[in-house]
Amino acid sequence: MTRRKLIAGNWKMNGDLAALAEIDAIAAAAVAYPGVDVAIGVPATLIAPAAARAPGLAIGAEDVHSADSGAFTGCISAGMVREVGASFAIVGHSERRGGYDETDAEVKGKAEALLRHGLNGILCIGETAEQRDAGNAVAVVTGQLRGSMPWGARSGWLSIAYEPIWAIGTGRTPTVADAAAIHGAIRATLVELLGDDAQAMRILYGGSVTGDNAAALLSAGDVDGALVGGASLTAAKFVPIIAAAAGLG
Ligand SMILES: O=C(CO)COP(=O)(O)O
Repeated sequence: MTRRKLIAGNWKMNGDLAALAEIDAIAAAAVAYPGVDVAIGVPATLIAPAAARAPGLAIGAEDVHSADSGAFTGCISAGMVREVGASFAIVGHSERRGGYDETDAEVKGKAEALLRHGLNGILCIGETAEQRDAGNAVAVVTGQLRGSMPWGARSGWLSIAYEPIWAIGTGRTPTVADAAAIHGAIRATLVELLGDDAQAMRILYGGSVTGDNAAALLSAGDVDGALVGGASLTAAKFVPIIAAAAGLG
């Protein structure tokens, strides 16, 4: 099955109002690659201005709370980010799972909040270096997938992002063969969980993706796009990744 490539950025806790110029430049360049879906998750403070300036680009949140409202100081709900222009949100990033002790059940609740509010989702999973070295990468990742998969999961609104924690911000990436193997295991688990719809669901790779390695990683079997951190912060670094995806058809 042919799946359109999705190149998504994750700005993490980076970006001020001046950085919106990069959003403008990415949006302008993305027009040249109509065969690729482009999205950027930005800090909550930038969702409204970015969405207003770049209507052709999918602008999203980097996290949401599982509840719609309530006594959760400092948190933001799916409905709130939707109201100011987000069309998607990332949930379950390892920096949330690890840094804030988010469980699979909590990530599942967050993904279900996205569905309730009509947002698309990118659900992240990924193993630590220790888990990989112990030979447990597939078991860990497929376990996270089973535990976090929301009710109502469908390829139309949900994508999976495989982000090995040892590859995030390190300059290290899996080999193309390793990426294909683990993405294949994720696909097989999606088939178990979702049946026929599993073939249409996109599985992104994330972790040290750059313009130099994107074409190779994106050519691996079952790699349907990328979730990009550092290299999504500027058009100069992000656009070559979009171009690499376009080159693969
Ligand atoms: O965590 C990531 C995207 O969500 C990957 O970050 P880097 O691309 O900076 O390694």
